[in-house]
Amino acid sequence: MRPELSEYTPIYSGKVRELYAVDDEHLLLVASDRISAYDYILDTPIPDKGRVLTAMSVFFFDALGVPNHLAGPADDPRIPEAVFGRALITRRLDMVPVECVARGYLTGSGLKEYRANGEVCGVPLPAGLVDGSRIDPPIFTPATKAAVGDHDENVSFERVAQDVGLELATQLRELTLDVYARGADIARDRGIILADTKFEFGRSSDGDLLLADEVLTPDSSRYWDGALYEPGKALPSFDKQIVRDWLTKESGWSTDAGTPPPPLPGDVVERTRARYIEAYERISGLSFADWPGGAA
Ligand SMILES: C[C@H](c1ccccc1)n1cc(-c2ncnc(N)c2C#N)cn1
Repeated sequence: MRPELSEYTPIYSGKVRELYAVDDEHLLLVASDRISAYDYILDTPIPDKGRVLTAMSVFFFDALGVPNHLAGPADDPRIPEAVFGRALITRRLDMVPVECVARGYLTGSGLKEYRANGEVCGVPLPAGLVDGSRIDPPIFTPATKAAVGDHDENVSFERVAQDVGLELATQLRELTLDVYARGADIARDRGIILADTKFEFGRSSDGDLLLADEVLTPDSSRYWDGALYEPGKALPSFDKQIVRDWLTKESGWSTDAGTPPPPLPGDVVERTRARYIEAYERISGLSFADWPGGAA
């Protein structure tokens, strides 16, 4: 008999995820089916998105072989039925207040900074780069955690060193770039580009620095279809482009409408669900049908 979710204490509710306290040492990390686009949480959920992203985190935690916060399997008996398949039991850590971002390609906020001053987070880049240019070797571009609803602020390595100390800042940079490289290699071998990603780390009670949060999911990363990749061409998001295109090209809504996006039609929902499953199955080589919590 699984516990009820109401037996656990809610401690964080984000745009698409929640965090609960299970006991003094353990948390329940829950991924919802909610999807965000253009800084809005859309009214229409994507069925199984939470389960697919949970499956991706578990695949990468296992494949990367990096010490992490997982404290039980996907079917851990402490996971309530209501969130079974889209929740994980983790160790409660002392989180490091740094968004540890690695970029192997120039786009998004990194591109904006580069265009303004030729560098990203204090890291100078070669002249002449465009949207989607490869950054080789990949760079560590940390950010400070923003308040709910705000965007994270890109900061320099030196600022991280001031905040958490040079030794830990150096460890974070090395771990971030190492784990990004491993994830990018796995994805590349399956024809998918991992353009950038965000990690979070925390310290365990015995002082170990562990990889935490979600890992290399489409919500914490930019994934592109390798078959479509061309530097300088606006790069479609592997998982969100279907939603973005319908919203901006077919629904009549626009990003400067000042109003929330409309509900998604069924075919956009189903095609987006299929894209998440495709990303998981291609990258992991596993069948999503085997992941816990599916329709009986
Ligand atoms: C923002 C993020 C979050 C993730 C998932 C859902 C809602 C929020 N978060 C994670 C922790 C956290 N704290 C202590 N130990 C941990 N192992 C973790 C993790 N992961 C605190 N915040």
